[in-house]
Amino acid sequence: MKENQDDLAKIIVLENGKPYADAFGEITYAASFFQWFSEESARVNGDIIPSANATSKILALRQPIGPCGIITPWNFPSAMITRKLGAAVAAGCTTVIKPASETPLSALALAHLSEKAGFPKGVVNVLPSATSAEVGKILCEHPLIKKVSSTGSTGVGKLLMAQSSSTLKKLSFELGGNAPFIVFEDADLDKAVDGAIASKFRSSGQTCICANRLFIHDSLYDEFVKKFVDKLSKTTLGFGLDEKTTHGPVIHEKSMSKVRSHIENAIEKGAKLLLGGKRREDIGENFHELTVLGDVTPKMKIFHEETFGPVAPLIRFSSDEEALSLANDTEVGLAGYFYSSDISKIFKVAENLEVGMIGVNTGAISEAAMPFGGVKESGFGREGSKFGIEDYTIVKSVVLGGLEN
Ligand SMILES: NC(=O)c1ccc[n+]([C@@H]2O[C@H](COP(=O)([O-])OP(=O)(O)OC[C@H]3O[C@@H](n4cnc5c(N)ncnc54)[C@H](O)[C@@H]3O)[C@@H](O)[C@H]2O)c1
Ligand SMILES: O=C[C@H](O)CS(=O)(=O)O
Repeated sequence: MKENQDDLAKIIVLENGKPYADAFGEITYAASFFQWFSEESARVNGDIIPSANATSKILALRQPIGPCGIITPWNFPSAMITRKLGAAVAAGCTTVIKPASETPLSALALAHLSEKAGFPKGVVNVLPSATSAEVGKILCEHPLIKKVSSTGSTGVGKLLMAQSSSTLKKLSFELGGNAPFIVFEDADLDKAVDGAIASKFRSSGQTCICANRLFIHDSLYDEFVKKFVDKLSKTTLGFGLDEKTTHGPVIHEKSMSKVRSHIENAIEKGAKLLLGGKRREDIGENFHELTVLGDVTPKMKIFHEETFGPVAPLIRFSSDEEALSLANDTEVGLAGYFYSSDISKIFKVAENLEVGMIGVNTGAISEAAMPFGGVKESGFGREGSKFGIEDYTIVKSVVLGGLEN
């Protein structure tokens, strides 16, 4: 992957639209999962457990679960595959990969490179153009497939779970988010502004862990808005291979419609447009200005639904308790972020925020070493980290009896 990073990045730009620098960074991130799990594979061990019976020994063998179905989204066409594929192969599993129909080429490039790198034929199988529903049903229902790992929307996750009940498939789901980003009264304001931009507008807001609701303490609100809007006005929307571009388009018309619906609904219900707000057909298909909405409230759709686009809704709060209650007021719980300099508050908020991953005083949390996953309707299982490989194994107990005491 490193030898072909420029080509792999250009494939991502052309099929996903993200700026080249982001695509190049995705390949580094994607390759890091092969590095991480190649190291982890040496530590997939079992246990020898003392038995209560003096003439027995208990062996706990950890074995590969078997052929795995991998279903991935379009927003990280390479990294969402390698985060699963790296763990599956390191555990000794073969794979059948169903990439998003919007971004099949990155999957095919990875399969090609895996064979060049020496993976035996048949270990990495890609179904680039099969229809999602048809393939999903087969992967969920086929007895030879022992596990399905899917990254995508919560709606599709629920469907896959239902379809898997007939074979009691082992499942891992990385699903939708609605991340709170809380700037407490004692936050470092400049760091919070930078973190909010990094988290909210990464891939033009099209990541599952993007800040989706930004809660700003009343005492900092006006200054936050000024700094936030000033910095965002220096960004450039455009074609991913243009060096000046900092942000690309949203993926398709359906995504654009959701962005437009969230903006229009919020303004209709009293939100203030503080930056952007327009579709930019002059630049090309599916380009939307980075947009900031002020005075957003729970009466608006954008508070409860994942926008998955370049819109930052700002919500005022006056007490820590209010912020935590509003942040947890959602069925999903993938990622959350908050800025505070009070260590006691950091522990209290981290323990009470209903999410699977938290950025404290940072808007960037993703790396191979971090256990990645959510709670509530954001799914279950963990990817990356020392936990990621366990999901591709089973534990078999062997009791050795009749031993001499
Ligand atoms: N938790 C995470 O790590 C993570 C990462 C990226 C995206 N997402 C979520 O995914 C959503 C956006 O991505 P998306 O539009 O690709 O999601 P999506 O759920 O529409 O599609 C995800 C994958 O599922 C496939 N799919 C769709 N219907 C299917 C079916 N009936 N059977 C089998 N497969 C099916 C798609 O082709 C794609 O490959 C957002 O909700 C985002 O939060 C989550
Ligand atoms: O969009 C979801 C991805 O999992 C985000 S990240 O690339 O892992 O940060």
